[in-house]
Amino acid sequence: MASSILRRFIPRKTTWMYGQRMMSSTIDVSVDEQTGIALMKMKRKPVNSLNLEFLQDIRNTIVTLEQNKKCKGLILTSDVPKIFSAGIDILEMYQPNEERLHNFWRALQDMWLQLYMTPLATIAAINGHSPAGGCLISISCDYRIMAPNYTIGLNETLLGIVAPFWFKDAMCNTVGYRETEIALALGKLYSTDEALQKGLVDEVVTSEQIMEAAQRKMLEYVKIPNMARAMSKQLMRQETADKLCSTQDSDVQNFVNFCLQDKVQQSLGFYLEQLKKRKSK
Ligand SMILES: CCCCC/C=C\C/C=C\C=C\CC(=O)SCCNC(=O)CCNC(=O)[C@H](O)C(C)(C)COP(=O)(O)OP(=O)(O)OC[C@H]1O[C@@H](n2cnc3c(N)ncnc32)[C@H](O)[C@@H]1OP(=O)(O)O
Repeated sequence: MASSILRRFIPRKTTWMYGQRMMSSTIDVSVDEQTGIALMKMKRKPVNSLNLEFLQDIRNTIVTLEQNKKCKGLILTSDVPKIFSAGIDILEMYQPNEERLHNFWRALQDMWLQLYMTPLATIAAINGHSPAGGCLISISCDYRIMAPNYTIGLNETLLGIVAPFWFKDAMCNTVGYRETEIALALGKLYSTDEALQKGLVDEVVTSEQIMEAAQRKMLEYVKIPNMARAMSKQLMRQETADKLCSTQDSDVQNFVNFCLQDKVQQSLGFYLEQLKKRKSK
């Protein structure tokens, strides 16, 4: 059902399939053909940050699962302890090669469109911190379950950058306009409990229980007649996706122009330094 626009770009073939298992260097996927549920574990160490190749791998995996007639649902989680995803790999934006920067943003757009509009039912099992791009992946799923004592949110302003309009739209669709307005301005990272209270996540369970809870909820989703479930998702999301589909080229150009500004480069350099300093404390 994902529109033909979403299929314009053929993803890189870096994911290998062995029976019901698919593997790449950054993703581990298994499909239970009895239940129709796939489990995708992100494993790009140290923090599952999203670089060009990782984004292509994620999208490629979703496309492959969509083509598997037995697969109806996808649970997304992390294989890296305590971190779901640290969001965009800041090194893609800092002192970038301009051509790669274009390709990188395009890959992020394409991954998002694929995930946001996939006819598969999707559940994020958020078993670690989930800032910025990690939060985007989470809110693009149909349902979110989070483990305690982590953080999630669109913290872009803390890096001196701005969340793109489609991050903002996905957030607005999840927690509403006013909460998004506050969250974006302050670069707010919500604790698990706050996220539950604001509706940014749907359920909180312990890290030990999270996979079982995700499986249980997914069984509810895949029991619903597939086409009706997928079409109701399309009904809710198509308008938001179309907004980006119709402006993908200009969005890439805006991002590249924004990123290449001296002020933005300085902010990113400063933020990276802080990350390293924090580590040495
Ligand atoms: C008007 C037009 C507008 C157009 C739009 C313009 C711009 C929009 C642009 C971009 C949108 C961006 C969205 C994003 O996703 S930005 C990324 C935001 N991410 C973060 O802020 C997370 C930062 N990381 C952390 O907070 C912690 O690392 C974390 C809590 C995830 C984990 O902590 P932990 O203590 O376990 O690990 P660390 O020691 O901090 O990290 C290990 C290692 O990894 C490096 N690192 C961490 N995060 C990133 C990252 N996102 N990218 C690259 N590298 C990262 C960290 O520096 C350490 O490296 P090293 O010291 O071991 O070398």
